[in-house]
Amino acid sequence: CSDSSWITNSQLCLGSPQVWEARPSPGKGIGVYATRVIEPGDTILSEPAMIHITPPEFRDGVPYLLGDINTLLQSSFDALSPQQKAEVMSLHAHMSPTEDANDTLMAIMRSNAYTTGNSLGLFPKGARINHSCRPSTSQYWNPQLGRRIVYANRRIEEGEEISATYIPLLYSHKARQRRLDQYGFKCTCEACALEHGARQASDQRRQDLQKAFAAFEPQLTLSVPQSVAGKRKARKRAEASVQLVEQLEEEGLADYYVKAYHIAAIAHAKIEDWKPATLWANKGFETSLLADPNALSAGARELQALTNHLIIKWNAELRENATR
Ligand SMILES: C[S@@+](CC[C@H](N)C(=O)[O-])C[C@H]1O[C@@H](n2cnc3c(N)ncnc32)[C@H](O)[C@@H]1O
Repeated sequence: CSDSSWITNSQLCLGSPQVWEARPSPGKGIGVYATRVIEPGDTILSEPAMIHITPPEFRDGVPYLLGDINTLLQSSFDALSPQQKAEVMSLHAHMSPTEDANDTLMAIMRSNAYTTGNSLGLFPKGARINHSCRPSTSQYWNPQLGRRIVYANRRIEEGEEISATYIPLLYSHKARQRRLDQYGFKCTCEACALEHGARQASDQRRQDLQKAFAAFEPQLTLSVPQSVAGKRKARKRAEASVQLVEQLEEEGLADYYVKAYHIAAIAHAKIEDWKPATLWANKGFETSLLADPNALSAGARELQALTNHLIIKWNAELRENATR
């Protein structure tokens, strides 16, 4: 990273040594800490998988052969250099009481791997990041670069522990904890450590958010309702979409922002309120660029096209108002 070609090769750099460091995190083993202020959108880690396996396709009604995964895993591991093997074996392994030392590699994979499309990847540097139910980073797999990118989804202060999520977050504290049991720890993050009343409110918000996403999903078309009742309903939905965004931001669930901004854009387009519709779509597009800077994904391109479409509508409205 200190090489003069770093700027042109920055996509290939394993994160500047100044941005993060791994060191003990009280009660959590090793953790990853910011060595300087990290701004939203800054890349923290860009890392190739050390082990990358594609498990056999899961088919309904056909027994899943764990032995097949074990074989794939073992042959990937065998192909590593002695130094890489040592790095993998130094990772944390949460073992269930029935497992023995022969199962360590599988336990390391289970405790540290992330999905990359249909595959599973082990990224030893990023694997040191501990979990939070209000994480400061988001991550994505870049298939073109063959790297997993971890980036800040909010400002991270110098010396602050960097966090990621291991599980989907639109669940109550109890349900999240059940999922985290496979990692062998009780979460004490700021969302889980809230006092009783505040935690109940947070649980309610997360469950409401999940329901709201499910309710909005079939409404994501640009058709404008024609009936009086339909228009009234659409106005209520536009108000609800703003609440959805506010609740998400209050919970700090950055992984869901793009989806919520998209919903708010469509909900305002349905009531032909073009200015907020355009601004929400653009916010969604800009946020999607954090995970996809070149707008290569279908989702980012859809938001870009939606923003352009809404700008035309908003402009037409401004021209019409000016000539009145
Ligand atoms: C992917 S590893 C993270 C790095 C790990 N701390 C280490 O020392 O290598 C996952 C393991 O870290 C620990 N861990 C992660 N997040 C935690 C948290 N919020 N509280 C307590 N332990 C945590 C658990 O032991 C978990 O099985």
